[in-house]
Amino acid sequence: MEPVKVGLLGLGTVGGGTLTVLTRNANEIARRAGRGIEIAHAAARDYNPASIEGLEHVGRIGDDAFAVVDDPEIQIVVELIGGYSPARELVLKAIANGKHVVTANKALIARHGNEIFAAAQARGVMVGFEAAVAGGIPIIKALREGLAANHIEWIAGIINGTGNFILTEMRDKGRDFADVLAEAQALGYAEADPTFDVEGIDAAHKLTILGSLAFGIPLQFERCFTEGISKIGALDVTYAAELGYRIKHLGIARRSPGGIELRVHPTLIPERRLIANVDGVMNAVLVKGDAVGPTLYYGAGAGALPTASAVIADLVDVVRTLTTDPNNRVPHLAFQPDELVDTPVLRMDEIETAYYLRLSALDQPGVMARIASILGEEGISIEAIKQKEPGEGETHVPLVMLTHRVIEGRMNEAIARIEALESVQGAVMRIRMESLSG
Ligand SMILES: NC(=O)C1=CN([C@@H]2O[C@H](COP(=O)(O)OP(=O)(O)OC[C@H]3O[C@@H](n4cnc5c(N)ncnc54)[C@H](O)[C@@H]3O)[C@@H](O)[C@H]2O)C=CC1
Ligand SMILES: N[C@@H](CC=O)C(=O)O
Ligand code: NA
Repeated sequence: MEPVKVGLLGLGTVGGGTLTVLTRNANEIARRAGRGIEIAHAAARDYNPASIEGLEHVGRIGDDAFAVVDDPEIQIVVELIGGYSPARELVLKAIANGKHVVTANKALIARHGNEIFAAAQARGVMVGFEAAVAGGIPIIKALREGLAANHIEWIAGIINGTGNFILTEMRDKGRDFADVLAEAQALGYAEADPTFDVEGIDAAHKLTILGSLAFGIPLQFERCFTEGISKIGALDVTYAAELGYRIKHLGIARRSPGGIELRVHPTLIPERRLIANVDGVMNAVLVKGDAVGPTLYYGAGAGALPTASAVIADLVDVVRTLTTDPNNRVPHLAFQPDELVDTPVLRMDEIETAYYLRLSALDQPGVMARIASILGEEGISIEAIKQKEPGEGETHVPLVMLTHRVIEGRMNEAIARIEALESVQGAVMRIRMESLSG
């Protein structure tokens, strides 16, 4: 059988990696797919020919991405340029032209996925996006197919490789934030705008996608609570370790009585949990299903070849099912499109969690009791408290507390009252805590 003709948009980290893996494993990939996969037409604004293995097998290379999506010879378009625009226009044009699409672009899917999937459904084509969440880990396949029997209760994941790499290097080697970020960029892990990694936007894109796959709700990126890692200091990492915890940047999607939680923030987790020991660029996603119990998926969350692994898995899926009746294909968001529900996504102040609090308080009798009584009045019970030694000649001491679970709105009230005390200096540092058990 003739090879399938594929168009490739973007020849950067992931585009280059995709060509490399398609070249190295061409034979095995064809044996799995049932026919060869040929990159017949590629487009990139710029690329480094010397760094890409397999470039010689590409039929035609230009710089006009629209020429690829309009090329009548192309059956599948692989979008690896990133960003919202022109990626959205290119993908919609490819679909309108009757081509299947594979993309690694989580920003695009989280923001425009509802529109893209509806267009694909109407035109009878597939959109694969395995590489968009947790790089090489086949988490989308796991949720959509492997766990299809389950009522999913919650998901908690380390889903940004750059952020995890930064936190790990800072903790283990005492390296400077900016220095580690520069290395992540050089390794091709970071987004074009690295604030997407550091401020949690990339993780929120991915969590939005996971939440829809798990709970059968439309994609709602704008409702995902997002807090990054830029405020985490060495002090908090040390205090958390003394208390038996690690700080990880987690994306959490959970069913709770009032609705769905979708939140990305630094989180204290017990150090004995497997996920607490996922370091560097590695990602991990814990999924709790009612039938299967907790399951954990681990692997490289970024980088050329691991991400290419997911892109090509989607290509193989599309090639295998090219002739399938569109109504009998696996639905894009795991649930049939007319079976999505409008369960509300909760605001952060409606969500219940436990907390680590760190503040700087005057080293005088009665101060601690006053803080404890404010927490008590707000219905917040303290699980542990640690007062550190004051530095030489210092009037204030660091105070660290772990609390039981409470609605965030109550914690906001308590923190405002504590910060208003004359005996408390500066802002209260708050990091949310999760036990991730059961
Ligand atoms: N780098 C990684 O480890 C991972 C990246 N991704 C996603 O994969 C996508 C690609 O990321 P990278 O390969 O890292 O980006 P990159 O910046 O290394 O490469 C982008 C490529 O697209 C080309 N390009 C950009 N705009 C273009 C346009 N308008 N027309 C034609 N070519 C254009 C660039 O010239 C370059 O060749 C992004 O959506 C990213 O979020 C997903 C998982 C992991
Ligand atoms: N910038 C992202 C790339 C993969 O999705 C990350 O660091 O995880
Ligand atoms: Na993946």
